[in-house]
Formats: sequence, structure tokens, C-alpha cells
Amino acid sequence: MKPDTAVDPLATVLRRIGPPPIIHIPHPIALDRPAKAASPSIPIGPPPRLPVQEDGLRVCDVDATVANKKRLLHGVSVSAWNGTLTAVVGPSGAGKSTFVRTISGLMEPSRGTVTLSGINVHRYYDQVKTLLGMVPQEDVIHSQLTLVRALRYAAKLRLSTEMNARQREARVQQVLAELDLAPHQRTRVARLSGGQRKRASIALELLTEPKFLVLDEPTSGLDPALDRRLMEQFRALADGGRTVLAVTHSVACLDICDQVVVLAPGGEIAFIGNEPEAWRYFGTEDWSEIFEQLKINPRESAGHWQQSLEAFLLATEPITERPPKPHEAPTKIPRVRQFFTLVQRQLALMLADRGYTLFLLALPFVVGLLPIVVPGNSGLTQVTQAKYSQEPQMILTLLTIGSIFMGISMTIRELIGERHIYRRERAMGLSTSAYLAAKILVFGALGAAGAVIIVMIATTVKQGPSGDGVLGLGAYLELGIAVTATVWGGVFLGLLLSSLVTSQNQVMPVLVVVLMLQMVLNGGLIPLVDNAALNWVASGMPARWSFSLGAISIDLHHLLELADESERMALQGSGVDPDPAWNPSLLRWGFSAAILTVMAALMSCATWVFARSR
Ligand SMILES: Nc1ncnc2c1ncn2[C@@H]1O[C@H](COP(=O)(O)OP(=O)(O)OP(=O)(O)O)[C@@H](O)[C@H]1O
Repeated sequence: MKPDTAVDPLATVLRRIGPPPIIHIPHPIALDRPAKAASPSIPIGPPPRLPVQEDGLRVCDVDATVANKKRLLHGVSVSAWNGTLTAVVGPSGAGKSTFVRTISGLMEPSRGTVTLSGINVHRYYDQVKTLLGMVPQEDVIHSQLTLVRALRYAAKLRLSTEMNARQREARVQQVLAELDLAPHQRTRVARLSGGQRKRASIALELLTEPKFLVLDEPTSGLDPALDRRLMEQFRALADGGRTVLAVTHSVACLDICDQVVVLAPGGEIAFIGNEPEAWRYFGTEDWSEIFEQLKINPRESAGHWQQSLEAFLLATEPITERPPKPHEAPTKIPRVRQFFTLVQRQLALMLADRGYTLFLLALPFVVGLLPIVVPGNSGLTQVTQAKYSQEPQMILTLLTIGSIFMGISMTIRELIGERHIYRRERAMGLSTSAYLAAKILVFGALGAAGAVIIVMIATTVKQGPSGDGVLGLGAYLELGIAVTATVWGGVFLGLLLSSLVTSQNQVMPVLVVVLMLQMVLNGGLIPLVDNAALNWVASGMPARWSFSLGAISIDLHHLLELADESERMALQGSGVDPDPAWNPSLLRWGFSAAILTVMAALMSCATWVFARSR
């Protein structure tokens, strides 16, 4: 920390632009502000004296533009030094979140520079990302886990591998204590109050001891008392030497901030200074009135605020950039360690949610019982009566539909449900491959166990198959393989859909449509052999090929041939040709299995691409 005698940037600029620095003058911005006169009731104080330091956040002349050339930020320059608390306020839609996303490296500026301790955030993002703790608007912590468990998993995923379990635990307890959360550490995050949950998200960020903490509306939805408590906690974090910057809608606690950055619609800085200076500048102490003043047509006003701020912006010294030093490089957590931690966390998450665990346990029993509704008593053996000639096919169809539903429903909420958490963890170095592999392993294993239960129950309520199968493992075991492949097809499909949807609300409609397609196009319900177009479309459905695996395993062709000659005569002409995809040959089985494998690989790759692009 430099002593107070260090160069005051404001004084420097006043020297540059003419008059010598006088302490008790109105704020230079106020001198340039054209319209409103200062309210006499507001005391005129000295200009803001920011503690000048080398360390800090520097934003210099930043523009942010989106694809349609819409400019969301316009010439934004802000400096926030070490040990200071900065509030960013402005009317809704002014660009506060865009500002936060830009300075935290999540959005590339179309012009200008952002540095943390002199390191360019966008050029050296991988190196600076652990210097910066970013708390987005949404909670980025698993609500099903207890607070301490959520922090322990985060510590394992984020902290250096050189730290042992005891050191990690000490760090977890330290951040809990720092944020007054120690008494609540064994409480499930979902049961914490709004303010405690927000502090839990902050605790997660503090694990890596970031020098900079950026918070996007941390106090929204909290009552005024909690709002102040939280802001005071940010003050304490800043006093501890961090640079804290918080976007806020609440203007009740601006008095404890070192500086207030006011953004105007169009993403322009309208004012920077402390609260009394803002009041003086805008000529009112009423922030709603100040926001009203800001809501002028941004197109007409482009550059309006910048002109009035020119003198102040000059006060920010030119940025001296430097590359990161070797010791500043973040620790890379090996993928294998990430994978095992994520597997453990996934299991913990599932066990913590009792309703979900019950649903998962009940599902294979329900699917296994489905065949009970199929009339007939042949089960998966050769049919004996013409009126029940479709019995084995119907049983296999129900097992296929039920199994694929089970697989999809296990995973379809997985990625969309924790997208905010994934995004934050990804920014901190989480490997998408490790993340997806952990989910595939956990749900794949659960799916296989579920498939065993399904086959056991289905072959208890109906007669099981008795042939040798095409692999020589026995039809019973091969049916089990086919049902497992069906569940796995659903698991991969569910993950893909989960990476594609953009909100939880889309999950149900998508699930219904995809499930209907698997139902209609698996080949067991509606014959596909006579309709080339339908057959072609069905080829893209995992259920089509997993049904074939099952049909080949139990030799459905043979089962559908009536044993009794007289019954066969009664059926003549009413049946349809069996599907060639069910021909009981090793080649056909291998072909179906190969297509399912390729589909699983393609779905995993597509899920990876979509997950990363989100
Ligand atoms: N990707 C985008 N494409 C087009 N416009 C966008 C995009 N992202 C944000 N905007 C627009 O940019 C403006 C600023 O958005 P931003 O979310 O940063 O505002 P804000 O000040 O945080 O608002 P609030 O206080 O309501 O959260 C808004 O008008 C918004 O509609």
C-alpha cells in the first residue's frame, strides 16, 4: 500500500487542465454538468480522494457491443483500488450486468482495456481468473447439500492439489467464519435465508482468496436490514485489503462505499464519486429523481455524460499493463481429480434429495411391472393363441419405452438445473469432459442397476425368454443387455436435451415430444418395414436399435410364429411381415449395437459442444 502522500490522480488532472488544485471547490464534474444547479442544502466537500495504488481494477475506455452491433457499454472508465468498496448503480437496463460481465472476463469488450493488478483480464484470462471472485445474480451453490459439504467439494475442485484435506478444511472454516456462516454450516443451502444463501455463494468465491470480488446484485430481494448487513460485510471484506465492486439496485447503503459509479442507459458512465458528491452533481438527494434524470434518450445523449466527465476521466492514469508472473498462474486441478470429486458430489447430491432418490428407486420397479397389462400368458416365449399373437412384441415394446423414459428422465434436468453453477465452475477451470464423464458414469451405473431390476421384475410377472440368444449368453442375459442399452440410450439423450434447452420450462415439452418419437418409431408399436420414409426417420432413434437388440436376443421372429397350426391358419393374412432388423443373427445384433454406440458417441460430443457453448 502506498502512503497517502502518493499522487492524487484528480489533483494531477486539475493541474493538467489549468487551475491549481484547490481543496474546497465543487466537484469538477459538477462544474461541467450543464442543466441542474446544485442544491444549497447539500454541503460542498472536497473532491474524491481515491487511495492511489498500483494494485487494483482498471477499466479504460471500454465499449461492449453485441452481435447486432448494439452497443451496451460506451467509453466506460473506472478505477477501483485495493481496499475499496465500489457500488455500481443505474436504472434498469443501463448495462450494469454487462459491465460486470465485461470486467470479470465473461464478455470481450469491443474496445478498451480491463486490468487487474496491471494484468489484462481478457488477454490473460486463464491466468487472472483465480484472482477474481465473481458472484452472479443467481445462486451458484448446490441447494441440496449442506453448506459445509458444498464448500468442501468446491475446495477440492478449486484449491491447489498441494493442499491436504486438513488445510482445505481449515480454509473452508476460515471463509465460513469470515462471513458469519459457521453456525449454519450443517444447514442445507436450500434452508438458508436469502442473505445467508448469498453469503454462501460469496464464501465459495473466497475459498481461492481472490484479490478482487465482483458481485452482481447481491442484495436483491433482501429486506433493508439484511441489505445493510451484507453491504457492511462487503465493507469489511474491502477493509481486509480486497477490491470489492457490487452492482446494486439498493441505494440505501451507498454511504459506506468509497465510490459510486452511476451508469446511464446506453452504458455510459454518468458519474463517479462518493454519495454526497453525487447528490451535489445531480442536484438532489433523491436517487429515484437521479435515475429519472438519467433516463434520457440514449441515442440523443451519446457522449453527453462523457463530455461532462472528461476532466474526471483524465484523472485515471494511463494503464500500465504487465504479463502475469509465474507465481500468479492458477493451479490446474488435474481432470482425474476433478472427475472423482464430481462423481462423489453427484452421488451426494442425489442422496441429499430424498424425493429424487425415491423417484429413481421406484422407476425400475414401475417399468418392470408394465408388462403385466399385456394380455396373454406366453410372456416372452412362443405364443400359443392367435388372439394373443402380439404378446411378446408388446412386452418388449413396453420395456423399451419404459426403459428409455427412465434413462431420459434421470438426466434431462441435470445440465440445465445447474447451468449457473457449471458456468461459474467452468470459469474457475472445471473441465467439461470431467463434468460430463462423471454424470455419464453415475447415471450409467444407476441405469444398469435399474435395467437389472426391470428385467427381473418383468420376467417374474411374465414368462421370461428361454433361448440361447445370439451371443451364446442365453436369451435372458442378452435381454438384460438390450434393456441396459435402452436405458443408456435414454441417459445420453437426456444429457443432450439438457444441454440444448435454455430454461427449465422447456424440459417438459421437449421430454414429451422426444418420448413420443421413441414410442412411435421403435418398430414394436407401428410396423416400419412397409414405409421407407418412416423407417428412415426411425433409424435416428436410439429406441429403434435397442428394440432390435431385444428382439434379436429373444428371437422375436420365432416367438411370433404360432406353435399351433390351426391357430396359425386363423391368423393368416392379418399379420405383418416381421422387421428384418430383428433377424436373429450375430451380424444384425452387431449392427444394432454398433449404431447405438455411434449414437452414444455423437450425443456425448454434441452435449460437450453445447455445454461449452452455453
Ligand atoms: N446479448 C444481448 N443482446 C442484445 N441486447 C442485450 C444483450 N444483453 C443485454 N442486452 C441489453 O443491454 C442492456 C443492458 O443490459 P444489462 O442486463 O447489462 O442491464 P442492467 O443494468 O444490468 O439491468 P437490470 O438492472 O435490469 O439487471 C439492456 O437493454 C439489455 O436488453
